[in-house]
Amino acid sequence: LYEQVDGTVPSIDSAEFHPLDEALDQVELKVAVRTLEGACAQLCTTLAPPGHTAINLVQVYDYSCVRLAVRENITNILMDYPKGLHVNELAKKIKVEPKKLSRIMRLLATRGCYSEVAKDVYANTRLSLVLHSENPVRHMVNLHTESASKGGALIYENLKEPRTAYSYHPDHCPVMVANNKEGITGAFFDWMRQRDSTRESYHRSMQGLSIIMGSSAVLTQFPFNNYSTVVDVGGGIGAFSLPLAKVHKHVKITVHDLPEALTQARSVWARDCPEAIQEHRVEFSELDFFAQMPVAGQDIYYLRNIIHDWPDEESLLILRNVRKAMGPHSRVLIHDYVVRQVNREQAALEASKFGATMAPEPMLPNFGVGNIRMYQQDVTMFIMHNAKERTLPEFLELSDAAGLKLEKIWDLSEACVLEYTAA
Ligand SMILES: C[S@@+](CC[C@H](N)C(=O)[O-])C[C@H]1O[C@@H](n2cnc3c(N)ncnc32)[C@H](O)[C@@H]1O
Repeated sequence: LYEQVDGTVPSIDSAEFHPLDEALDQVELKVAVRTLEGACAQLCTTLAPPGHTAINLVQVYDYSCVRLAVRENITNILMDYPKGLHVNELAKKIKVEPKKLSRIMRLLATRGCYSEVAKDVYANTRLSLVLHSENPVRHMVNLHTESASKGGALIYENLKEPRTAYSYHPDHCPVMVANNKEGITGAFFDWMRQRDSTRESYHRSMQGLSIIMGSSAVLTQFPFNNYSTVVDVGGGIGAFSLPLAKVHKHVKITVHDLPEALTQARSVWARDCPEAIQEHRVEFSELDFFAQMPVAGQDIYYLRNIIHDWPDEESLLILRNVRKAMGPHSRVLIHDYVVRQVNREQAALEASKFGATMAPEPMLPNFGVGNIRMYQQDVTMFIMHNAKERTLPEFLELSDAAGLKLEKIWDLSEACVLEYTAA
């Protein structure tokens, strides 16, 4: 696939992106990589002594090392030194002790994030480039290193403390319990909305998540040509709808979100897609999706990474409000992970029910680590919102209760798009 695009295959120390890294539709690549990642990890777990693998699961500091790199803009600094910068010089620039820094850079370079081009001299790689301040993925990295990590450390306590153990209230998620200790209360979105820099980075991180998940594939896989109006419910700054406006110029778009998100959205669109504003192809319209219904009678109501942010009760409120807005021709698209069971019999059932692809034996049927982001993100949703990624039966329970009928599942190899009509 790499060779087909431009005749080259990236190496571990490639210092620039490959054209395929920025492709809108990565479904074919993701299908191949899912098997590659799953098979490599399973082979290692099978053949390495279990103690060795167990310690690899927990002795993980990559996280904190990447945090340093991001906070100190190491990738940006190294952009000026394509042949590399000595760690002593780098240490001076970011004001840290050089011998400690060299150990952190060595660990990161062992992962392929930065390359040691000569002894203690480091340069950027294709992997470290995503940590650049202008790269949206960096904002998702930031969300994890600065917020999710606090909650991740408290999973055990959250499951055992009487106040939180059986609660699905968004205020009781591990991140907010950690924040409570600093006097911050409410749910993650309440907290995030009130802090300008956190909110701006959060909304940019959604553009990052779209890149990570290859979500823009929906623009080529789903037949938008057949539809003329699209409502991006909880659309943020337009991680989905801005590329939609560029690719499908005939579509009229409504972006619904909270006022603070829309303020940021307007300036992002004015910079990155002014033609859509000038041609009146996009409207920004305030909406609290628990209290109000979206603009009525549109062709498509698109909810990406929305339902996964909320426990069942809140998700049902959102979907019922969307249902109220639908006309007879309207469709709802829920774009989220559809979580797979690990058990082979269950996986076979899923395969027969919704055409989910099973990995070939002896691989785990769900592709194991090849799909790890789905399972990690499920735990992230618990940590940050007391919410979850859902299995197909869980989606069906919700959508049945909201009066929606599942028509089709578009499998984009990482997440899926569930297409509904009014029941
Ligand atoms: C995980 S982001 C997804 C953004 C966008 N759909 C995407 O895929 O990039 C969740 C979005 O829900 C919005 N949101 C949260 N609470 C909301 C509410 N009560 N009403 C409307 N939007 C809300 C947030 O502002 C945020 O933009």
